[in-house]
Amino acid sequence: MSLNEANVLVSTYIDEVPTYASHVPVPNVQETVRNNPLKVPERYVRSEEEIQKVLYMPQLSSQVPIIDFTLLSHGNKDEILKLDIACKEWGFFQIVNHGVKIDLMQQMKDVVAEFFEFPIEEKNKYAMPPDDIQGYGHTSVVSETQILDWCDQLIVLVYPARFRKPQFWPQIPEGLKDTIEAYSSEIKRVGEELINYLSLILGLEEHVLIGLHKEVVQGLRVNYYPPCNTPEQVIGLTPHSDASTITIVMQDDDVTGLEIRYKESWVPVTPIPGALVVNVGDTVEILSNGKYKSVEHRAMTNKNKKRTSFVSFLFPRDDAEVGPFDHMIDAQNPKMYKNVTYGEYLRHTLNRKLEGKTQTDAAKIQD
Ligand SMILES: O=C(O)CCC(=O)C(=O)O
Ligand SMILES: [Fe+2]
Repeated sequence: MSLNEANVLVSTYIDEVPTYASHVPVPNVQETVRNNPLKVPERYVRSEEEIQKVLYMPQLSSQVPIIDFTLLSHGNKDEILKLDIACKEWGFFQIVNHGVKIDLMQQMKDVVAEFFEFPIEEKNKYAMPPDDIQGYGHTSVVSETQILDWCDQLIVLVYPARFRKPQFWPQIPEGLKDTIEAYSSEIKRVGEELINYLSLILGLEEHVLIGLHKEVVQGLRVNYYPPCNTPEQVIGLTPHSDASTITIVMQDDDVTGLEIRYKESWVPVTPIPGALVVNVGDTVEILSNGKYKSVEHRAMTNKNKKRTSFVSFLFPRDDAEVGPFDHMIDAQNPKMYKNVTYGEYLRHTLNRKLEGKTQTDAAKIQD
C-alpha cells in the first residue's frame, strides 16, 4: 500500500457533500451577445487604467517553461530541476507528453461546445443556485455594483465521486457526463503525479504532499468567453490566483486569452496544441512559506472568436490543515502565513470577488 492510500484510510471519512459559497446571479453573457452583438453593457466596461496598468509583454510568451511529463516520470533530474525553476520563477508552465489522448481532449471540447450551443432554457436546467458554485452561471459576484466578467461558466465537483451533485451535471448532449468523467480521470492521474513531484522539490518524501490533502478534491470549471465587440474594454476573467494546490488548464488551440503576471507585466500563454497549462495554487504558496508563488492571471476576450477553457482544480479536503512547513522557516525566512484549515481558506476565497492576490495576502501573518 502506498503512503497515500494509507493516509486516506487512516484519515476520518467525510461523506457530507460540501457546499462552497454564495453569489449574486448575473446575466448570461452568451445571450447578451446573441441579442445584441455590438453593444457591451455598462456593467462590463472597465477603465483603461484597470486593463492597462500592467505592461503587456507578448514577446515573453516563448519563455513560459515547457515541461516534458514523460521525462519527469522517468525521474530525469534535469526535468525536475526545470520544474523547480518553473514553479519558483513563473508559477506557470505547459506540459507535453502527459499521455492524455488527443482524441479524448478533442471529445471534451466537442461535447462541451455542443452544450453551450443549446438554448438558454435547456442550459438553465442546470443553473447555479445562489447558495453554491456548482452548475451553469458565474461565481465570485458579491454585489450588484461589481463590474462583471465577460464569461459564462459551468462548474462541477468531480472527485471524490461521493461529493458530486448530479443535478448540476448536464444530461445534454448525451455523453457529456461520460466524457467529463473520462477526461477528469486522466487529469487526476497527471495531477496527482505532478503533486508528487512538487512534494519532491519541496524537499519532502514523494507522497507527503498528497497525504496532507487527506483526499485530493478535484473540480472542473469550464469558462466560456463569447466574442466581444470591444475586447479592449472588458475582462473575461478578473485577475486572481487560484486557491488550489495545482490547476490544470486545457485551452483552445487557435485562440489566446490566458495572461499571467510575470514581474511587472502580463504575458499571454500561447496555446501549444495538445499541451496542458499547469499553475501552482495558493496551497503551495502557503506550504512553501512563499518560496513558490501562486501567480496572478486573467483571461482576455476576442473580437471575433469565442474561447473556452477547461480548468481542473486539485485541492485538499476541507479538514486538511495547511501552514508553512517547518523546514521552509528559518531566521532568513520567518513564518509568513498563518496555519489554516483548508475548508475555511477556500470558503473565504470563494465568498469574495476575484481580486488579484488579496486572499493570500489575508492569510499572511501581520507584522
Ligand atoms: O481561461 C483561462 O485560461 C483561465 C481560467 C482561470 O484562470 C480559472 O478558471 O481560474
Ligand atoms: Fe485561475
